[in-house]
Amino acid sequence: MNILQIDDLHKSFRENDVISGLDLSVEENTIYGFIGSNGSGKTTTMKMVLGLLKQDAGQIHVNGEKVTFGHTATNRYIGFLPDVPEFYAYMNAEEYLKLCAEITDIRKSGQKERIDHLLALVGLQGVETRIKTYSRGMKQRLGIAQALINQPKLLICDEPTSALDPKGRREILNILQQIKGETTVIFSTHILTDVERICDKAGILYEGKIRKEIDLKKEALGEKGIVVELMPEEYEVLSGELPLERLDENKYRVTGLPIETVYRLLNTHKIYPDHLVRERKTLEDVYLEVTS
Ligand SMILES: Nc1ncnc2c1ncn2[C@@H]1O[C@H](COP(=O)(O)OP(=O)(O)OP(=O)(O)O)[C@@H](O)[C@H]1O
Repeated sequence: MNILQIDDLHKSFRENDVISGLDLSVEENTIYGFIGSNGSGKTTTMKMVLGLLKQDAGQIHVNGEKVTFGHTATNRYIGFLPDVPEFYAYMNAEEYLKLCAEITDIRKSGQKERIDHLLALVGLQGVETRIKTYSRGMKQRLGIAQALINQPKLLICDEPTSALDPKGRREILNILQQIKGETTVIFSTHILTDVERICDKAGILYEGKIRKEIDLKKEALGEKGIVVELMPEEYEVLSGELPLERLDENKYRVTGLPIETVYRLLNTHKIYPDHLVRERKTLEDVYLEVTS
């Protein structure tokens, strides 16, 4: 079942058509990477999913229920992590989560267990210091714990790793991977290596629509070319016969030809390179193809 279903969504700000016919479905217990450049409309889309912004046209369903602007009933299924989460900085993590549990009406009897579980999940168990002393990464981890307090079916994260250093990013990605069994995760980002690392699917938002969706678990992203290492004299022989793009001193990329053709030509000239590999496309290559 699709936990999130968006059909033919439209949103303009005056003459700026930000979202124009967006279709998107996210299956339960998956991690979906919502990719788009600055200003492509990721936050705008998420605000509409949260019922905080009114769409001009189109439908959004969360867990099968229609999202209606201003009526945030469907938000009981959603946990939200903004890019820069805000807290009561004078509290510590446990106190803050206790407050969140009370506000969200979690039964008193289950509160301690839930909070202990979340603190352990995000690596803040036993951290007594106040939130105001936290690093950005710690705040982001606490933000995840807060967003998960009422066991949402869908966790929406808006650029959760953008402001973090590599260690902080890895910690967040590990947590998102761990919770996949309990909740579906959709996260917006333009850090494509993060998407490659943990997402099941990725959708590229460009000019108001998902222009390409990639099933990262099933599809190889295709071949970018063949990389071959050649000595200068070998290059001289082949340069008239192969489209050779120089990558570094002795490495060249051949694009648009099957590997058999390249082998045959090398064989004809009795050139046997030490290095000859098929080069796979990265998500960045696909993204650049779609958006340029
Ligand atoms: N309330 C608003 N009024 C007018 N224009 C807006 C409003 N909110 C967003 N926009 C415009 O809509 C476009 C999309 O913005 P949005 O914040 O959704 O992009 P984004 O993909 O989240 O970008 P980023 O990666 O920079 O966060 C931008 O051109 C922005 O200026």
